[in-house]
Amino acid sequence: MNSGRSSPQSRSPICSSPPKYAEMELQHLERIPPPRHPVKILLLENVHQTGVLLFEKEGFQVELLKTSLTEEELMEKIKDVHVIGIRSKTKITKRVLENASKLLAIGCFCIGTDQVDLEAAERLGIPVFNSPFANTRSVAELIIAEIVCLSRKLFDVSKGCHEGQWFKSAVGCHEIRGKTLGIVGYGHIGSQLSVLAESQGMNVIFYDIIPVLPLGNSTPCKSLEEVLSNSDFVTLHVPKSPQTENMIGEKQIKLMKKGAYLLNASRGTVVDLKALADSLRSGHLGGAAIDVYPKEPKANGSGFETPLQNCPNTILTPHIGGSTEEAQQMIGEEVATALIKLVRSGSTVNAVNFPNLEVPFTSSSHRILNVHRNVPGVLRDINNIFASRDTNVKAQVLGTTADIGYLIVDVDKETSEEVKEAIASLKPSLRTRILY
Ligand SMILES: NC(=O)C1=CN([C@@H]2O[C@H](COP(=O)(O)OP(=O)(O)OC[C@H]3O[C@@H](n4cnc5c(N)ncnc54)[C@H](O)[C@@H]3O)[C@@H](O)[C@H]2O)C=CC1
Ligand SMILES: O=C(O)CCC(=O)C(=O)O
Repeated sequence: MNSGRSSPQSRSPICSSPPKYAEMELQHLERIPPPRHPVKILLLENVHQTGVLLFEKEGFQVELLKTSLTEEELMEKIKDVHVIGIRSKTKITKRVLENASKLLAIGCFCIGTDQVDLEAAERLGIPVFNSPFANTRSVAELIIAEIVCLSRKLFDVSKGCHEGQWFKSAVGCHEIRGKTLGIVGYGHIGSQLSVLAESQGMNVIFYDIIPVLPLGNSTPCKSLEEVLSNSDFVTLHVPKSPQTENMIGEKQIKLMKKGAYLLNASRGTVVDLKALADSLRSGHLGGAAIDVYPKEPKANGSGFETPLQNCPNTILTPHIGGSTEEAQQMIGEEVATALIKLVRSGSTVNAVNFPNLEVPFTSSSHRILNVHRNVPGVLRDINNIFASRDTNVKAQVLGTTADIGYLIVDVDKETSEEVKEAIASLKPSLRTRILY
């Protein structure tokens, strides 16, 4: 059910019915009894329709909003929500999580998970899921397009034509063939881009903090500085982290060749935009393409300002690196599937902040889930609760991190609310749920 506060995205012809991957992944859930209580799903930031359809097929109550919510709004709204789905804009802070007593899981319908306080979520027993590479190709293709556009000053001459000008000139315009692309962060996106760039005849060099396999003829560099000073184009594909905060500032830009170009579709915290604007206006850099900003508006209409506005040969895009129908459909499918599996079977496979567990369903068993602080004796106390009620444990799987333990237990008798309460009231217990 949609809330009526926003209309769902129009359905593209390629995603009008639940897709194959989800069908395959979810088919084994058919034998599992339905959830004991209604499941409320809150989806923000216009999460793709594929996810909505999958949740609705499960009979979950879905509320879909077009925008993100502020911390205050979220603290109120999350109180009776079982699963929340967000993209990159919604910040799920410790304060929000502390108000989320019913929350079973968080789905980031994107790659980045930096918008969620992962540690707080883990300590409160809430697994977080994402889609680690469904939009990789979309970002890589955008960067290739922008490299050509920057090299031909395409946005400036096009703007001229729109305004009745005719800037026909070859000065400062180049082919990209034979030019050097420097990739900072050679992970999923960086390495995919490397392949695409080489197929355009570019030389690729890269820098990563971990040893990675160089694809094709690409060459690893020993330092960020080496990439900066040897590239015609520098593109950033690192995660948001304390190490990457302002990793490109005045000093680093000065190391770049005169007339070189900077592209950033990673996170807005990575580049000092004031320093970048100065270098574009002074003519040291030949152009830039920026998709992400330190402060991004909640939605269109809330205003957007950056020091880069009106800088020469500068492409500004509203965080659309992963915004293609293909990527959003795959993300919707992948993340919704993971969340449904968590709700229906307790599976935490691919959670980014949690032990990854999955236990196959067996008939005539009853399942209880427990997340607890990782201290000695919890398992003994839980098993004593079952033993004292003459309940046989048919399967038991425990996964731990330094802070928490996640336990899936299948027993031979239907678990009563009283047993659940006994487990939940053990001191280290964080979250306890009877599945069926
Ligand atoms: N603009 C958009 O719409 C999108 C933006 N992104 C952003 O792109 C980032 C990268 O995505 P993926 O390639 O999938 O991530 P990834 O995790 O596969 O790769 C990131 C790479 O950066 C490296 N790295 C980390 N810190 C570094 C440092 N200080 N210097 C050099 N290398 C460093 C890592 O070792 C890793 O190899 C994401 O974290 C996300 O923030 C992702 C998708 C869409
Ligand atoms: O499409 C989005 O909302 C965010 C894309 C992104 O930045 C990511 O996947 O990390």
